[in-house]
Amino acid sequence: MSVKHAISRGLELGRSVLQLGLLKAGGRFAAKLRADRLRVGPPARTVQPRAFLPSRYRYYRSSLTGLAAQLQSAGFRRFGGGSPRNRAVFLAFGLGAVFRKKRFQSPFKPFSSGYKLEDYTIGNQIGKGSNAAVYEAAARFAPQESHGKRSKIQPGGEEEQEETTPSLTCCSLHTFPMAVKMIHFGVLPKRMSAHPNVIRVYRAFTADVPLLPGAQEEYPAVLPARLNPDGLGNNRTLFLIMKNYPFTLRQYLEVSPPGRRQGSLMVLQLLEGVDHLCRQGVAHRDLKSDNVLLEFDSDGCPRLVITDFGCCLSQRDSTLQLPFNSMWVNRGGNASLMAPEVITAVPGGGVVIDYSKADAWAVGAISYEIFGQPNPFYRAVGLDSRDYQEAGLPPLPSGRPSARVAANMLHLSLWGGKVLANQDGVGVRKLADWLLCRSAVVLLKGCGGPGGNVVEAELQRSFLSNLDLEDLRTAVGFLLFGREQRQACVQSA
Ligand SMILES: Nc1ncnc2c1ncn2[C@@H]1O[C@H](COP(=O)(O)OP(=O)(O)OP(=O)(O)O)[C@@H](O)[C@H]1O
Repeated sequence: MSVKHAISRGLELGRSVLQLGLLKAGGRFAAKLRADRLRVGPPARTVQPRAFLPSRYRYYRSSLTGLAAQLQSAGFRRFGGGSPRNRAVFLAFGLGAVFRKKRFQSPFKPFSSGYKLEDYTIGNQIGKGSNAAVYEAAARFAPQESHGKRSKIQPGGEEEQEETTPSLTCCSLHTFPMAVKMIHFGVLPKRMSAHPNVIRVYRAFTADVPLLPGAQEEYPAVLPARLNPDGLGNNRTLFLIMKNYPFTLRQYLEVSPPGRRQGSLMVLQLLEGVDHLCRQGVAHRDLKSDNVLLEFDSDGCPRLVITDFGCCLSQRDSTLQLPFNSMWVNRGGNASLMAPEVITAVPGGGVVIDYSKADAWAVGAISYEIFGQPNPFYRAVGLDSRDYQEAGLPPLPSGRPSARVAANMLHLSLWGGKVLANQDGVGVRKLADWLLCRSAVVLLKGCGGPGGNVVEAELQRSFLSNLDLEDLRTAVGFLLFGREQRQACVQSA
């Protein structure tokens, strides 16, 4: 099988498994959460570090010497050095340490002020939800771009300057590079470490509610009596300052459905974002295409960020188990995209809702939209996560993968065609070979170099920094299982 064929096959497998596998077995998951740990391939006996590089990466060998030496001296010996499993475990650990060093950079230069509403020029309203109104904004102390020009972002990433009336894709991003979200109801979100696929809130502060454009018409009831005698709102409220994005995912998909590879990269970004949230002890609980924002990197690749944490569950111990002892406990946002174990939970003594895979379920549902189909849990299709039948979805492995495992599957599908090409299973030696090659490529390409695809580089860096051998093997198992299922279907047809 050619590499090209393997990659395209892997992509297809990964896409279908992800799209559906996250949803499959949701009903069973409600009753009993269990990870389906599939074992793959017997471990090989020995691995020669120098033999890791296949011929096409020989060119990189000299540049890898430093990394290889680091791996060998620091880890292989300490971990006993002998077994491929130990080497792969170390590789996972070592690469995590290497790739974690580079921090996600803020697109804005740090600024010391910005904690008062007066520090900003506020423009038009760009969105409104049930809890907040969002406006375009610019920092008063920052140099202003030429006024009157609007930036039209083209699908594919090209930017045009034009001076026409606003359209869906027209966001005055140059004049107003920020967005201010005025929250009517809500709490200050917990501090989290930055991630390229999670919205960054640059500033959060309270201020007196101002009379912004459209306030009297659009949200009169939540204005304070000072601004509307009939209003019931508080005099002060919370403001969040973020980057201004040109689209929500829903808006973008309406005008420009992505191709297969771009769609896979988009789902992968959502999974990486969700995996990061899980590690931080946060469940979003209201993931939907309106709560994902989108822009393009310099290469035209869409970058997705998860936003709107108004319904999130945030925990210190990262277990994401919520005691559900009363019907007054809030389960989260939009009921139609609630995972089965959340929506079917019945309150009672000792009952807990496990949110550790709830967002991954929502990503599974959103991925239908990304790949050009209606979301099966919205009214048009009408499945209900309380009682949908597995028979309504194509056959897939039982057990929902976590966001990490599902993200690994997509990484393998997008960049690991060779690993998956072998019909006899995937051993640890092969995985170790592949990981070292990936790390070489990512290290040598760097992140964000001129002309490089920043989104892809970030995704690969994120993958390498979150390596866990067991999760990776589980991902391989799911992909191989999917392949077997497909082959069985083809043969029986
Ligand atoms: N940083 C941003 N850049 C551009 N547009 C944004 C940004 N943040 C929010 N929006 C727009 O504002 C809309 C409402 O924002 P958001 O979803 O955060 O409000 P909400 O009241 O919390 O929503 P919900 O009704 O889902 O609770 C979004 O759907 C989007 O169109």
